[in-house]
Amino acid sequence: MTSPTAPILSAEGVDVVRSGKKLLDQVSMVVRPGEHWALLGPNGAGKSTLLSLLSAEQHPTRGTVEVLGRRLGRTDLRELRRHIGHVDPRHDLRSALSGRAIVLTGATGTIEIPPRWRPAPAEEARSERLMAMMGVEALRDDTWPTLSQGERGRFLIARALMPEPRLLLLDEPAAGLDVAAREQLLTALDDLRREHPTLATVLVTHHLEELPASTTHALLLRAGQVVAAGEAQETLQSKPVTACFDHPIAIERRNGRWSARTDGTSA
Ligand SMILES: Nc1ncnc2c1ncn2[C@@H]1O[C@H](COP(=O)(O)OP(=O)(O)OP(=O)(O)O)[C@@H](O)[C@H]1O
Repeated sequence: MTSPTAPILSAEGVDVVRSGKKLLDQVSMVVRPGEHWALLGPNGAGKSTLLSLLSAEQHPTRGTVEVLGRRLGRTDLRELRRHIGHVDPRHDLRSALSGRAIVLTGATGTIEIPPRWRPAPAEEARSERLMAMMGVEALRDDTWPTLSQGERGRFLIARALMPEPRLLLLDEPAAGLDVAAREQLLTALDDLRREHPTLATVLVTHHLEELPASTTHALLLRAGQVVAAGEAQETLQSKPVTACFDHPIAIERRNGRWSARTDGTSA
């Protein structure tokens, strides 16, 4: 077991090369318990590629990645993935499971409920608590095809939290949500982080408006390279974000939340 203060994630000098193309180029990052990272960058920057390493789905071509104290390449990725909460917008559910059943699949690490599997009372109780925390308990019997995108997202976060992960990865959780659904989701993430002070999270987004106020750190990627990485108050500033998106951008932070606009003064 790792110590409570040991890094949850660490990547050192990571390259990913696919089809002769360098998708990640000397990427390094360290995520510690209680830190909430934003992974930002334009289309094609390499965010999904980096997330696929952090979620133990791929190996780096060069460099080292340690997730929950285990080195990729020296550990069983399938087993490691069971300890990582991963909210993937491409959740491949084919059947009409209820919201409650979807959350329970977080206990089995499967997409569907395995045949003959029954949740233990503690698992039932945890799924109820998590649905309440995410504000979807009233929808527990509604089925996947009838849920809105925002409701699905909140059920998937509850599902990802079922195994009590120390690491939660969120891939564009607010994409496609209306403004009210986005705000509810971000508030739920702030509440979650407050209630689980040692949980570490990494959230991928294209939009600074989609970052919860509880974001502590950010890594800005451009063309597979790190433009800036570190505390949010230093990295989520106009200069590094302008360099990252190759466009003059003025960043504002109000009541903890960020917004981005074209910087007319630098034109
Ligand atoms: N298997 C592969 N072989 C070759 N190129 C790939 C492969 N997978 C991804 N790429 C390329 O790598 C680059 C980074 O892709 P990635 O999906 O990580 O970017 P991203 O930052 O998540 O982009 P987006 O914001 O558009 O989702 C893109 O140019 C993509 O086309």
